[in-house]
Amino acid sequence: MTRKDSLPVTDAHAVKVTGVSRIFSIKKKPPVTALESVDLTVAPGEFVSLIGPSGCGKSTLLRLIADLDQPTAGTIEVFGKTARKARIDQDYGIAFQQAGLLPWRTVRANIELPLELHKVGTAERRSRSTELLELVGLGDFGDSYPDQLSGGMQQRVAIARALAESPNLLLMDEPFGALDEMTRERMQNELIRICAETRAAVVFVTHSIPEAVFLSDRVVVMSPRPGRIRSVLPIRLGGPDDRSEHIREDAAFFDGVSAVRESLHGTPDTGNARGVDTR
Ligand SMILES: Nc1ncnc2c1ncn2[C@@H]1O[C@H](COP(=O)(O)OP(=O)(O)OP(=O)(O)O)[C@@H](O)[C@H]1O
Repeated sequence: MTRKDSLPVTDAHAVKVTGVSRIFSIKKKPPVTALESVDLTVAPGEFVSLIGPSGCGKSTLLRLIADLDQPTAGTIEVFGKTARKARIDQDYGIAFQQAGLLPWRTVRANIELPLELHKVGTAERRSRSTELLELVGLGDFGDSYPDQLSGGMQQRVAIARALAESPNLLLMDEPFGALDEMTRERMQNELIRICAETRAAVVFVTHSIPEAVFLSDRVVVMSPRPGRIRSVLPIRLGGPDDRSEHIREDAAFFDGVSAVRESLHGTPDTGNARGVDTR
């Protein structure tokens, strides 16, 4: 049985964030309000990017959804469950900027790790990892070790591992931030294809406006600290079949980039908000 089969039949949002604030209390220092009154919903199968200046609370929001931290106020639901229950039920996969692979395990063994931890039998693990290796284009690298792979290949292993339990939701924090531009664009194309195949919803943190526009159904623009949602911009580049390489040259793509840039900076084509890559 896959994770998808085990989800309750419901039209619940993939993610529902309601009135969420997060205040960090640090000894002998004024408290830091990282997030204030954030409301956000992500539909099943939807790709939503979070973008905003450095320190505006993007990673904090993702960590709260993943139940790696708890809100000071407000509630978070994942597929209609509490964030805690969704974490226990492994309803999502996580991929962060550092691929975080175990160097002493082969690529295949890294991908199988979450299945191993959940006591999935050897034969089923093997067949699932074979399927995932193919999905991320690493069919010939199952027996390699992470340090024998390029950065982009390692990131693909991390994505395969995040997909191991067929999650309906992927939480990704700048997963391509450490990659060169060409590899990054290739990975973006791959991710579009993988999402189309798996129909997973994605919450994706990025500093890159073009990356957010290329990948997303909606781009959430956040304001500087205390992080609030400044605007939610629908991107109309069509479905996965339409989002091929040529779309990067398309007027609709440039319109999306301009709209996000204007929302971030307040005016068209002005300076560069700290920490946001407008290339
Ligand atoms: N564990 C923590 N303790 C204290 N302050 C924290 C903690 N985690 C985050 N913060 C603060 O909360 C704010 C938001 O941090 P966060 O990492 O979410 O921002 P971000 O938008 O992801 O930034 P970047 O784009 O630079 O990665 C920052 O001011 C940060 O210093």
